[in-house]
Amino acid sequence: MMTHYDTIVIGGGPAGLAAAYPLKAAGQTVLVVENDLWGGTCPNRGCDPKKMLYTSVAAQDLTQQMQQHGLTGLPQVDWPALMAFKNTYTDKVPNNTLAGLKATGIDTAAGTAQFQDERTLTVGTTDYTADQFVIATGQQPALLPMKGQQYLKTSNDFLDLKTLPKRITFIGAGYIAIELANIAATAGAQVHIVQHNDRLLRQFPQTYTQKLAELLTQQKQIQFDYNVEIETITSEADGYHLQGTNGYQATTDLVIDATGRTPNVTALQLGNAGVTTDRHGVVVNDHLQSSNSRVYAVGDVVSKSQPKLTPVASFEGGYLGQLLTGQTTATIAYPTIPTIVYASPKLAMAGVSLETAQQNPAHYQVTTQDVTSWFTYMRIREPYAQVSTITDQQTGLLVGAVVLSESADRLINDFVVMIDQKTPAAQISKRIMTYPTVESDLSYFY
Ligand SMILES: Cc1cc2nc3c(=O)[nH]c(=O)nc-3n(C[C@H](O)[C@H](O)[C@H](O)COP(=O)(O)OP(=O)(O)OC[C@H]3O[C@@H](n4cnc5c(N)ncnc54)[C@H](O)[C@@H]3O)c2cc1C
Ligand SMILES: NC(=O)c1ccc[n+]([C@@H]2O[C@H](COP(=O)([O-])OP(=O)(O)OC[C@H]3O[C@@H](n4cnc5c(N)ncnc54)[C@H](O)[C@@H]3O)[C@@H](O)[C@H]2O)c1
Repeated sequence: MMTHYDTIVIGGGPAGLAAAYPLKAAGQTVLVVENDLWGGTCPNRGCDPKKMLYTSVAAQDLTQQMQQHGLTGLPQVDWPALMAFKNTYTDKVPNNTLAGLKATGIDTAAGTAQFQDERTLTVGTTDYTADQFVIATGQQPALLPMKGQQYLKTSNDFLDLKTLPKRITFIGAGYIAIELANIAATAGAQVHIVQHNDRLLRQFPQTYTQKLAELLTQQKQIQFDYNVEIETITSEADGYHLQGTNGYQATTDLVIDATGRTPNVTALQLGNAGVTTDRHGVVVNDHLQSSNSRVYAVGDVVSKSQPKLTPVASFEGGYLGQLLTGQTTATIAYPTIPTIVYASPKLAMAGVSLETAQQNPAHYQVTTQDVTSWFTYMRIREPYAQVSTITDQQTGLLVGAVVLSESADRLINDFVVMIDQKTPAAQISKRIMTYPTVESDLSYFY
């Protein structure tokens, strides 16, 4: 059995896999270590299963909007059947991922990796050495330290619920809480979101998040309980009793802690390898290299300002694949990174933030349009749609955008291409796009 490798990758998620394949393709010997589900968070208990459940949301939203306008009768979500459909995909992910690695000649080890010293990693009872290591261990849900913590469930549990409880409370109002709350409410649950301050989705502009909260309350009857810290949970005959600050009391059937995620660094014993971490993860330089020059980190486990998302993790893994095989020596340069919340409607943004633009009117022009009455949006009776574009005052080029709409996923991707390719407005109006589509509207935005 081989115990020395050119590179050992710790974590078999999007980041680790994106690094492992190019390293192998360039002729390195590579070992990937995984202690749970091969494929990692995104395909097993993140983006992909979430988006499969969201399919039912999108179908129901459209049908609801078209009631009395050509459609009658609302489809009901059959939760067990929807879960079974999701499982047809997720059940195969670990084996398919493992088979893909093996087929390429990448070695694999199942177990928790732990550093003994700067060059030795133990998995189970085996010691491995390597010329370089890539830490790609991702994050896990954080659990609030409170009386009754044992009753808290996480997004992992939600994405595996056999039946949908009648009443669900989410603690936190970030990406996970909003997306899963919307799915649960659409499927028929009574949903509360309890937030310790009065802001949801703090990364997004407040005018947009307030509008989204308003729509989720109107359309999905989701109740937002702001400025409440949950302090205790007790299990009683009629459900879980929540008690919080400001005299808050509620009874519910399921409590999902969605107050953030913490980097998976503890089990690695990084102190033994001289790798520095902070509370956001492994500290790296702009070559993704840690304080130990042989150890690199990619993906969600990295302490960084970029959003912790799958395409970002894959981009970093791909960059490292090039760096560690001598195909580049450049520092990592991220393209524009779009982010999106899959709610009803979707909320997306990219590039220069609205806040930055509004604070620098000499540099940026902000154009905000209520597009609800535009053909693209009225055709499907969207309740509300709004788009902000941010252009550079000097060049007139698009540098940022925010979109609240059911088509936000498509429009933001179009904007990202325009931002990165520095496409002048005049060029957009010269293109012929299929009509009527989100893309055929592009020339009207600036
Ligand atoms: C509910 C949810 C929904 C999401 N939706 C989206 C979305 O719509 N779009 C999007 O872009 N992103 C989404 N994300 C984020 C996305 O899942 C992550 O950004 C992505 O998975 C990060 O990839 P990674 O490889 O860095 O980490 P991970 O995918 O977490 O993989 C890390 C792997 O390392 C393993 N590991 C950890 N410690 C050890 C150890 N000591 N030894 C061996 N193995 C170890 C873990 O088991 C895991 O398999 C979502 C996340 C969640 C939780
Ligand atoms: N669509 C997507 O791309 C997507 C979807 C889901 C998750 N993700 C990724 O997963 C990460 C984690 O998501 P998340 O929603 O867990 O984290 P988050 O950081 O987005 O949200 C955490 C929320 O919990 C709140 N909070 C913190 N402490 C609290 C407390 N004591 N009481 C009540 N509320 C409290 C925060 O104010 C915030 O609203 C995201 O940052 C993102 O990187 C992405």
